[in-house]
Amino acid sequence: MHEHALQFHIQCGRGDIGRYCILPGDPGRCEKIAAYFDHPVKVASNREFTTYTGTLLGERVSVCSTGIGGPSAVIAMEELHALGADTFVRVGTCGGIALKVKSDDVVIATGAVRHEGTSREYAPMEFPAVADYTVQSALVAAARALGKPWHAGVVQCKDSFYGQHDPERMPVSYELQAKWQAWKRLGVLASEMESAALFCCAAALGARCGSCFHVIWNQEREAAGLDQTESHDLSAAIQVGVEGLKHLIRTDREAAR
Ligand SMILES: O=P(O)(O)O[C@H]1O[C@H](CO)[C@@H](O)[C@H]1O
Ligand SMILES: O=c1cc[nH]c(=O)[nH]1
Repeated sequence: MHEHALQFHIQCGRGDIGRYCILPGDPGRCEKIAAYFDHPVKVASNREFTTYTGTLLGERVSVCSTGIGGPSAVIAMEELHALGADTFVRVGTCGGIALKVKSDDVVIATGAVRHEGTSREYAPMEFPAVADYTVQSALVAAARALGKPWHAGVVQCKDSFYGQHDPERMPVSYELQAKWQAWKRLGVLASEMESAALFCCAAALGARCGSCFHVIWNQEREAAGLDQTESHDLSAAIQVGVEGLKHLIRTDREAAR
């Protein structure tokens, strides 16, 4: 790799990034998340990567958007890690799969189905994409404290949003639909796109990563004729992510004493 003063994609340099990072997909979510930080400053914006840094409990923290899909998500993680970040919380959106998962609920990933390509360039398929235990525990503690409905379990990751929502149109519909049935029978909670790649990348880097999501809708509830609305207010998932980070900062401090 060439030595650049700034990381090639995120356009941030040494000293710009905290040890703890929140990773939303949507760049438009960064300002909303940074509003929970003390003294937030916009560091850079390049391609899909928008970065703010501030503090939580006096600790430097950053938020950096990753765009859609595994390839750009792991670029963000790699470059943030190169600048000293070692703890990551993805705050994303998802679509429910399990019938108990309703729009507006919060989902916390314990692991992710690797139905995507990026994680294969980090780990053989026998390796599970799992959330770091300390990060998922912190997110569960934050969700409990918030008092809104939440679920913890496996999420499914894929590379094609429309392969999820319009599988019959795809020439490989036989595979997409058969595997979707398997995810349902295996109790997979929800579908999104980045956690499998992030969890495998984090494992390869020796970093910690977990994910929490706002549930926009649930196509399975709709198919089953159950009540089904669409929700775009991500504030609960954002609060779970931010409070989860605070929880981690506190427990890391206690462990360092
Ligand atoms: O809202 P974000 O964090 O982007 O997450 C979800 O939304 C996008 C698809 O609409 C994918 O990135 C998916 O993982
Ligand atoms: O249904 C959904 C909603 C958000 N993100 C996805 O990947 N799928």
